[in-house]
Amino acid sequence: MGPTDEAKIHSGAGLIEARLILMGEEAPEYLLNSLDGNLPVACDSESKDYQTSTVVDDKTYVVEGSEDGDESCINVKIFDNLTRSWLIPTVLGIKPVQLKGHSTLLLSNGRILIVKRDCPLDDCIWFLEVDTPFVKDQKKILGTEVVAWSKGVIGSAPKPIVISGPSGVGKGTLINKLMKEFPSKYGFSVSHTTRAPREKELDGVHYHFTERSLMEKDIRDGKFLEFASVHGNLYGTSIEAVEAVTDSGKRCILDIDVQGARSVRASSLDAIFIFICPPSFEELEERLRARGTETEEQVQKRLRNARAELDEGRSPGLFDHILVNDDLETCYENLKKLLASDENADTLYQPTTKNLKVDVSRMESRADQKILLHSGTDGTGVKVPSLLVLDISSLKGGAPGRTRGLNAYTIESIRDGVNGIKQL
Ligand SMILES: Nc1ncnc2c1ncn2[C@@H]1O[C@H](COP(=O)(O)OP(=O)(O)OP(=O)(O)O)[C@@H](O)[C@H]1O
Ligand SMILES: Nc1nc2c(ncn2[C@@H]2O[C@H](COP(=O)(O)O)[C@@H](O)[C@H]2O)c(=O)[nH]1
Repeated sequence: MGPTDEAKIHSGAGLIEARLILMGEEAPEYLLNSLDGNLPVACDSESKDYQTSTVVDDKTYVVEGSEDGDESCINVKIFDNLTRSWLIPTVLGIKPVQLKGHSTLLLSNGRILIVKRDCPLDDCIWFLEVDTPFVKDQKKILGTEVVAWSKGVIGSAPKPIVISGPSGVGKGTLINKLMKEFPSKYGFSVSHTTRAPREKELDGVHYHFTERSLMEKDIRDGKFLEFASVHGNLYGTSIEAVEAVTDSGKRCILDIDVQGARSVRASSLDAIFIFICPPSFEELEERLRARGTETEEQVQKRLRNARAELDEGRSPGLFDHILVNDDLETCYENLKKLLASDENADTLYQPTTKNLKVDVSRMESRADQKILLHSGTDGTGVKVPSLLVLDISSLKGGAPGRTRGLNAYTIESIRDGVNGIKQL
C-alpha cells in the first residue's frame, strides 16, 4: 500500500455541503473536480484565491491562500463532517508565504504535503501536520484543534547540540571556545529573553532582548520551539533561531536550561543532549559570585534552582552525555571528542543544486514513499523536465521546525545514463 492508500480518505458530498454552508453559494467547479480523486488541486485563477480540501477521517482540512498585492497569506480551516461545523485551529510553526497556488496530497503519517506552484524547489515543499505525535500532544496541551506547518528541506543536516547545566557551571565559556575554534562549523542559537542585558551583552548576538508581552504573543503564535521561566525571567528558543543556523549548514548549539532541554527532547528536533556538571556545589557558588553579573539576591535564587537542576540533569533518559567541568581545558577537550564521535553517526546528504523551479500540475504517490510531481520547469528556462520524484522515505524532524531528509530527482535523465536518475 502507498502513502495515500493507507490513509482513510473520503471525497464527495460532505465536502460540497461544507463549502455551501461556508460560502452560501454553489460549490465552484475546481472544488467539484477535486472530489473525484485523492489529489485535490485547486486554483481559482480569476480571484487569485487558492483553495484545497483534504479529508482525513471525519475532518476536512481546507487550506486557503490568497494574494493581496505583493502580500500573500495562507489559512487553514477544519470542517467537522460529524457535527457539520467549522473549527478554527491553533496554527503552529512558520507558514509558507508568497503563494501563487498550491497542490495537496494526503500522506499516511498524519501529514498533508503541500507543494507551492511556480516556485523554486528549495521553497516549494511544505507539510501541514494534522495528526502527527507533535500535533496530538499540542491538542492535549492547548485543548483546541491544532495544525502545524513545517518546511520540507532537500538533504539532511547536522544534528543540533543542546547544552544544559546550572547557572555558572561554564556552559557559555565552553560554547564560546567551540565557536572561536570552529567558526564555520558551529553556530549559536540566539535565544529570546525578558531579562535585562548585562554589560557587554549585545541584542541579537547574545540574546534577543525582548518584552514579556511580545514574547508571549510570539509563543502563542507558535514561533517557539521551547520556552521556560528561568530564575524569574522568560527565556525561549525560536524555531527560526535553530533553523537559520541549520539552514546555513552549521551545527546549531543551544544553551538552555533543563526545562527547555526536556521540551526539546519531547519535540521533533533530533538533537544530542549534553549536561554540564560542576565539580562541587561550592565551586559552582564561587564561579557564579566571581562572575559578578548578578546581585546577591539573584545569586541565591540561581543557587537554589541549581540544586534541583543538578538532580534533574542526572535523571535517566534526558541527557545523552554528562561532562564535569572541573579543569576548563580538560572539559573542553572532552566536549570536542564527544562531538567528533557523534558527527559521523549520520551521513550527510546535501543536494548539488536547488535551481529547479517546480510548477506542479499533478501529484501521484507511489508505494515506496516516492511522490511523482508532474511538470517541473527549469528556473533558467533551459530545460523542462516533465517528472520530478520526491522521495519522502527518510524524513527527519518536522513541525514546528523543518522537515528534513527529502530527496528529489528528475526522471528525464533515464535516457542520459548514470543509474537512470539525476539527483538534485
Ligand atoms: N572550569 C572552570 N574553572 C573555573 N572557572 C570557570 C570554569 N568554567 C567557567 N568558569 C568561569 O565561571 C563563570 C561562569 O561561567 P559561564 O558564564 O560560562 O557559566 P554559564 O553556565 O554559561 O552560566 P549561565 O547559565 O548563568 O549563563 C565565568 O566567570 C567563567 O569564566
Ligand atoms: N529554556 C531556556 N533556557 C535558556 C534559554 N537561553 C538561556 N537559557 C538558560 O537560562 C539560564 C540563565 O541564563 P543567563 O544568560 O541569564 O545567565 C541558563 O541556564 C541558560 O542556559 C532558552 O532559550 N530557553
